[in-house]
Order: sequence, then structure tokens, then C-alpha cells
Amino acid sequence: MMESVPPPPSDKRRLKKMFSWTDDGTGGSDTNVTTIDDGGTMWNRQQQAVSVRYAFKQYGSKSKPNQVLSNLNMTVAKGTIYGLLGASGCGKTTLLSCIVGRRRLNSGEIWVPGGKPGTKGSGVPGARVGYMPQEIALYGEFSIKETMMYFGWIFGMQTSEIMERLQFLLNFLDLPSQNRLVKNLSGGQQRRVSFAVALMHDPELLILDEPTVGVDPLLRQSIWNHLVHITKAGQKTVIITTHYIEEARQAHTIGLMRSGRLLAEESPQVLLSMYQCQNLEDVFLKLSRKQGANGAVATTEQMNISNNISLSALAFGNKKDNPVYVSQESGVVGLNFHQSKEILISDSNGSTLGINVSPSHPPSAAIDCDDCGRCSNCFNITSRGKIRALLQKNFLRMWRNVGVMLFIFALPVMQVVLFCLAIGRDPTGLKLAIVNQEIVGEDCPFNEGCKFSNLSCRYLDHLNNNIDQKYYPDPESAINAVKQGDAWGVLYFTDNFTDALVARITLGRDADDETLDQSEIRVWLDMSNQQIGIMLNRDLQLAYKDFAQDLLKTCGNNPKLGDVPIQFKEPIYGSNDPSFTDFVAPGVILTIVFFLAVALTSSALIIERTEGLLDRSWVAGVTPTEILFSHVVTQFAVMCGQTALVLIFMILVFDVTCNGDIFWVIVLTLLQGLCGMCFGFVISAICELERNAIQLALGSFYPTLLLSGVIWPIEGMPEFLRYISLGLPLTMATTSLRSMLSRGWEIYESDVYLGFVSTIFWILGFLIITLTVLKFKRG
Ligand SMILES: Nc1ncnc2c1ncn2[C@@H]1O[C@H](COP(=O)(O)OP(=O)(O)OP(=O)(O)O)[C@@H](O)[C@H]1O
Repeated sequence: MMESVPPPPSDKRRLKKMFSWTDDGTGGSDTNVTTIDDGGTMWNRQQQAVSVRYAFKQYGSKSKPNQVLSNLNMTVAKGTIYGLLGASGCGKTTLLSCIVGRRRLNSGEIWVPGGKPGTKGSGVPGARVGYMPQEIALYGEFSIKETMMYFGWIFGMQTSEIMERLQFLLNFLDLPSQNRLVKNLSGGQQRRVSFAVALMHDPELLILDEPTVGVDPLLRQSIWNHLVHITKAGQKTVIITTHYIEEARQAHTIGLMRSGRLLAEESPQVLLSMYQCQNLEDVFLKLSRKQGANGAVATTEQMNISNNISLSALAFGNKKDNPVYVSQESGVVGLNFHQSKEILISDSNGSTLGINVSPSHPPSAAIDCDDCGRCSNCFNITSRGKIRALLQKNFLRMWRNVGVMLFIFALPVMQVVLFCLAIGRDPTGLKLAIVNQEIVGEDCPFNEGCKFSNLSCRYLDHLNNNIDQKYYPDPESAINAVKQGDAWGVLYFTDNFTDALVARITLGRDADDETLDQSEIRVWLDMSNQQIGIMLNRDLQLAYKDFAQDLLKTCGNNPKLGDVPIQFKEPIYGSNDPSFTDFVAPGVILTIVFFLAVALTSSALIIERTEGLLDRSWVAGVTPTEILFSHVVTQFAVMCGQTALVLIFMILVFDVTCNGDIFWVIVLTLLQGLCGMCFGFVISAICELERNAIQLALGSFYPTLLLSGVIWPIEGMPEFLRYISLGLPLTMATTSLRSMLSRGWEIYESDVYLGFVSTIFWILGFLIITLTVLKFKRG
């Protein structure tokens, strides 16, 4: 039978004073009934490790709710083992996750040793609670020792303390060498490591979700022995769920749960005797049948039983001065004990029994935190131990996945190399079909000096090396070759091209139409490929310019006569032969750094969350901000390496123009990496599944690339799209980097500093969104 801890004498005197004694019709001779006011409830709550009142919790949307906890009350006395039993899916884990502050109730209240879970200074989540979740929730890449170090530091323990405790736990739980990696342990060993983590800091409240699954009977017994041992002194409390109902006989109290309610909350002996069963499974079956027969709501009769005197008090009597606190206001459907507001019943011998009286209202909010006064680190933002643990964890995970890390550094280099080799260079080996009626066959001789013979051949000699010239006998066959994809265009010279061209030059404005017509080089191009078409167009014109200037020069004329009368002076920025690579490179640098950071971070939190690691860290007292901070630091280190590699390869190896201050170029690139990282955090905070995160990250890649002016000037977009484009994180930064690289602009130019400003705004925006989502998701 569970024994309640008696109040200290002074408190008892205080209680007697506070209580208003009421006559229950017995004249007060046998039983005096007392209603405890809020002060009494507070005192009583201090005797309880956990108190749950009117808990209501549902998952899903309002239209499709999945009600999991329904008006549930639960009381766990200090220094006891509370076995929470129930069928799969009845809500045990949900209840526990609410108690440890991982989830919030829709309504109702929970108190744990330091106040309400999640309130400042409650220590829950935090060092006052040890939580073993149902899933293993350990870092597979860590050794047992590293796992203990991680959680020990989070709990604020010294390394020497952790080592001491580790040795004890290794022996006690029969664990293999401390240097074995968790992922290489058997399922049972992993569960034991998980259990060891919960025991690590010797917490006052231990919450164990099925700790004995997959554990052999001997060890199971030793675990229970240990739980009994630690609760003996009255300072430690254990709540444990198990599917092995019979092992729960060793608990002081058993809560039988079904469909989000407690069917009973009593000591195992009382349950067995009350229901006259040999084992707890039969009790559970009986109670479940009863609940099934009566529906979810208890009958009046049941409530009368449950709402009066504790069966434990009735069945086994009660020690003098040991009040048994029994509750009413159930939520416990069949039987209902130890709940909410107590009434003390003094029998004629002076012993005190508890009976239940429904509280008219839930306990006062004024006592939300019963030991806030003791809160020494309420205002600490973080602790050195936590940051140390989180940073070491992140770096260790990277180190243990060294193959992945190498890939992470090789990837940006590969992307830059591929970009510089594949983009922006002039196409070569382009075929042109030549039909030259001036010559016979393919031999095309010409004279270098001021001689006017076979000028068509002299012109063709000026066509650059990128073009393969293939001769065709007539225009039809040449055009057919283009139609069949054998050539990109046709060049046709008439049989008197040279004479007509000389006449055209000599006669000038007096040249007749036929002369002009015969002196023209006729071109048919395949313009289906814009880049190739434009390039051929340009090369044919440049070749003519070169040819004309060469001819004029050798004949002693001013070569300028061969130019169109537009003089392109030395450009103010850039060169006369602009390269597409220089245009695209700034955007590509930022895109590579931004999206690598997105890829790196977008799954980071999700992996930790799906493996239950995030939950475990949160319950250990780590905040979302600390987790984000640690990821920002570690990923920033990786990003610095990536940024250095990208810039070295772009600027030093592939000679991309850099006229600006390299310092600001580096700063902007790093900021964009940070921005990508923060976007990755948003994705991982929003998405539940890794595949959704990947889809979102990939899905955002193309719109960002297309709309950010990376591959095409935003001036070419419809006006409304330009505004959208300017609102994207990469657009202004790309303009800024381009201005620095190709124009050499300084930071005080608006085009430059706006890139920095917009990036910083995006970083802050993403961080705020992430923290908000993470906090919101805790519900
Ligand atoms: N995150 C969630 N979203 C939606 N429904 C959930 C979520 N977690 C649990 N549930 C549902 O809530 C109900 C109770 O689940 P819970 O895990 O609390 O049960 P349990 O008693 O711990 O089961 P078991 O003994 O199998 O672990 C189940 O129907 C489950 O499907």
C-alpha cells in the first residue's frame, strides 16, 4: 500500500487552524470532515510530485479532432513509484510528454516539483526531471561515454561527476564498454543506455516510458529494484509506463488508463483486493469491461465509492497521523483516489482519513510556481555546459560522418568548376555550310596583298576558328544540311562576288542595285538556338569588319572606313568583350553558398526530431534558441570553409573579374550563407518529414534562381515580377556582389549596401519565423 508522507507537525497545526470543520451528520464524533483551502492545497501539492487536474488534450484540427486525454486527474505522491498502465494508444505517452513540458494541454493543469512544467525556474523541462522516451532517442554516432557527457553537461554536471556516475550506470545496467558506439549496440543495450541517460543526474522526478521493453527478466527486476531503492528515501519519484502489467505490482500506486481517462488510481494490493483478482491484468480487464458497459462516464454508484474514502484506507486501515489524501472530481472513471482537493477525516481514534470533495474551481493560479523563490537561474539565458554539449554534439556528428563532410566541401568546388567550365564560354566546332560560286571545288585561294581576287575566300579566312566550314555545291543542298541539323547556317557567295564588292566600294552611292545585290554575302541561320545564332551573327559581322579593315589597310587606305560610324570607347565598367561568366558568376557564387547552407540545415532539426533526439534535449532543458544557436555556430564554421573554396576557385582559379574590395565580397557571401542556413531552419521547423523538407528546399531553388536576376537581368521581367524579385533574399545581394566584382563599387554605394541590408533583414526574419514555429509546435 502506498503510504502518504505525513505533514510536519507545524504544518499540521497550521492545517488545523486553516480548516473549517463541518458537521457531516455524524456529530463529528467519528469523522470530522475538513475542506482545505488553497493554502492547504499548496501544502498538499508540495507533498505531491506530480498533480494533473482536468487534463484535456486533443491532436488534429478542430474539424477532425483526435481526443487523447479527457478530463484526466492524476496525483503522484513524492517518493513513490507510479505505474501508469493502459492499452496501446490510450494516451500514456501524451500524458507523460505533457508532464515533462514537451506538449501543452488544451485545458487543465499540471504541477511538477518546481511549479507548472515549462514555467521559468520549474526545472521541468530541465534538470529536475529525468525522461526516458519510448523511442531510443540517442545519437547513434556517439559512444556511450559521449552520450553521457552530452546529457551530463546539459544537466549542468561536472565532467568528473559524470564519469563517476557513468561507471556506476555501466555496472548497474550491465552495459558494454563506454567507448562502444550507440549505433553498434543491440536494441536492448540501446534501451539501457537510454535508461542510463534518464538516471544520469539523479533527478527528483523520473519519467520512464516503457523502460523495460526488450530488457531481459533479470535486468528488468534489477531496474525495478533500483527504482524501489531510489524512492525509499522519499525524495525521488518515478512515473513509469509498461505493457508488462504484472511488473507494476512493485509500484506504490497504479494508474489504470483507458481512452484518455484513469479507470483507477490505487495501490496494487488495494486493486487486487477490491476486485478480488489474482493479478493486475484481470483488474484491468474488469475495469475496462465496466467502463465499456457504463460508457465513458462513471455511474453515480461508482462515483460514490470513488469519491469517498480511499480504499487503501478502508482496506488496510491507516496509521495514526498519516492522512491519506483521496480525491474526488474524478476523471478516474471507476475508482478515484488521491485526487485534487482533499478533505481530512479524523476518526474517533484521532487517525486521519481522506475523503474527496469536489473543488469548486481548479487550484489557484497564484501558486503556479511553488518554489520560484528558489529559482537561482531563472534569468540565465543559457549555460556553458549546454552550449558546450550542443557544440560538441554537432561537431562530433560531423566528424563521425567524415565522408559526408568531405562531400560537403567537395560539392561547392565541383559546382564552381562545372559552372566555370560549362557556362559562358563560346561554343566551338560550329558547322557552317559554304556555297561559294566564285570557286570550283573546295580549294579557296586568295591573295594577301592589295589584290582583288577571290575576296570571298579572303573573307572566309577571317571567320574565327570556332567555325567549321563545309563546302556545298549549291544553296539547296546547303539549306538541306541545315534542315537536317548538319550545319548551323548557310553562307552564299555569288560567282562575281569579288567584282561586285570592288564595284560597291569604288562606286559608293553610285552603285546599282544589281552590284549591291551581287556583293552581298547571303546568310541563312538556324536561329533555334539563340546563343549559337547570336554568336554566329556576331562572328560573321566581326569577320567582315576585320576583312574590310585588312583590305583597306593593305591598299593604303584608312582602315576606319571599314567600320560602321559608331565608335565604342573603352567601357566605363567591364570590357569590350563582356563575358557571360562574369555576369552570372556573382549570382552563382551566392546561389551555391545559399543553397548549400539550406541543404545542410534543412534536415538537421528534422533528423533530430524524428529520432526523438530533439524532444529528449528539450526535456533535458535545452531551449529552441540554444539548439538554433549551436547549429548556427557549427554550420557557420562549415560555411566559412565552403565560402573560401567557392571564392578561391571562382576568382583565383577561373579568373572571374573581381574589381571590388574582397573583404566585403567575403562578408556578403558569408551573410548569404547565414541567410540560407536560416531559411533551412525555417524549412526544418515547418516540415515534419525529411522528404517534405527536401521537396520544399528543391522547390524553392528554381523560383529563387530564376527570379533573383542571377541568369537574366531583372530589367527583362514584367514590372510586377520585378517587385517580387526584389523581395527575394538573393536579388539585392546578387546586384550588390555584381556591382562589387565587375564595377569595383565600394560599400557606401546604395546598390552595394542594400544587398547587405536586405540579407540581414532576411536572416532576422527567418530566425524569428523559426523560433516562433518551434515554440508554437511545442503544443
Ligand atoms: N503527434 C501526434 N499527432 C496526432 N496524433 C497523435 C500524436 N501522438 C499520438 N497521437 C495519437 O494519440 C493517441 C495516444 O497516443 P499515445 O502515444 O499517447 O498512446 P500510448 O498510450 O502511449 O500508446 P503506446 O502504449 O502504444 O505507446 C493515439 O491514438 C495516437 O495515434
